[in-house]
Amino acid sequence: MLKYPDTDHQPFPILIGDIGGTNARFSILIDAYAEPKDFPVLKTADFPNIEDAIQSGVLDKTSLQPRSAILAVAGPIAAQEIPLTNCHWVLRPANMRQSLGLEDIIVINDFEAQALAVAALSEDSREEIGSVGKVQVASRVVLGPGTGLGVAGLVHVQRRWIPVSGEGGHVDLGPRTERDLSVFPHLERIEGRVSAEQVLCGRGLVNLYRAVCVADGVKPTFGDPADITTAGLSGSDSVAVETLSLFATYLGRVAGDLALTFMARGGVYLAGGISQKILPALQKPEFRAAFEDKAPHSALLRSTPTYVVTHPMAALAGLAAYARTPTNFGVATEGRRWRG
Ligand SMILES: Nc1ncnc2c1ncn2[C@@H]1O[C@H](COP(=O)(O)OP(=O)(O)OP(=O)(O)O)[C@@H](O)[C@H]1O
Repeated sequence: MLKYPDTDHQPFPILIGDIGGTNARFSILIDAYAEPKDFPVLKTADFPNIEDAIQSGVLDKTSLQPRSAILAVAGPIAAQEIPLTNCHWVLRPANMRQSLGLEDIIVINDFEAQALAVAALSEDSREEIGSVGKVQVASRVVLGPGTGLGVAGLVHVQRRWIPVSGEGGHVDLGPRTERDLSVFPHLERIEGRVSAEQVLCGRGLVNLYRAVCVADGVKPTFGDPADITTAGLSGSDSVAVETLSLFATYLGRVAGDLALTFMARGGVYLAGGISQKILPALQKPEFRAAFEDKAPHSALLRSTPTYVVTHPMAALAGLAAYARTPTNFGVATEGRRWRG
């Protein structure tokens, strides 16, 4: 019997969880029609393990007893024990079934959840960068600068959405302009190369800022990504202003490459914590100009929309959409579903 993809409904109520490096967000979906019941965002550092976090952050606060769970985590899901990236928790779904009384647990990658969200987002949960007019229902890409650079495709085929999460944040990023050529030699590399994630994430912003400082012979004054974006957005520091402008350019360049890779006529969606915080910088011409500068396919990119995801709990919304109607999605659950 064909077991892939698995479209069986999980039994309601379903516990939905998005577990990042710093924050864990949970809600419970009572049935396929109700709005999810949300719980306060938890800090992963405050709990020794996920069972304790779910017990005191969710189960102790409601009379609802979930029968199943779908969790999105940062990190590869390849074994019975799932260590999380940038977090001390190790998920052991077989144990969680027993200790939390759950019949069925699915664990997927956090950017797959972002991709599921992008299939379901309403217009008021996103802000368009540029304006391309009418958009067709077609494959999409989600790209998220945060602690790292997450990437996932959302392939639209046979009226279903198939999330494809890889390691797209680690593609090469190369210099193109004279200015790039003066800045790139000063970027910190990973084993000799500049990957997109070396620049397009929180610590990448600092890497880029320092490289601009060295290129111009200026002493760096900022060491925190938020300080660079604050100074860049307010215009109070010229190096920070240029850093933000280059960041937008390089994000546009990578976003354009990914749009070409997935033939994402349905759009590229910028998720992750940083995109929302630098929205005004992304609305300047650099991002879209770099995105469209893809000869011989500039016309294709000019008609491809780009958005910043503004939904505060996008991954949870994506998981809820999947939990309600798994048949609309092609989510691979082999080796990632634990049930009796
Ligand atoms: N105002 C800001 N401008 C630029 N970068 C910022 C700003 N605030 C925080 N950051 C950086 O964003 C990164 C965190 O990104 P994000 O909020 O997406 O968190 P995450 O750990 O990736 O995900 P989660 O919130 O699910 O744990 C950190 O590198 C942080 O330094």
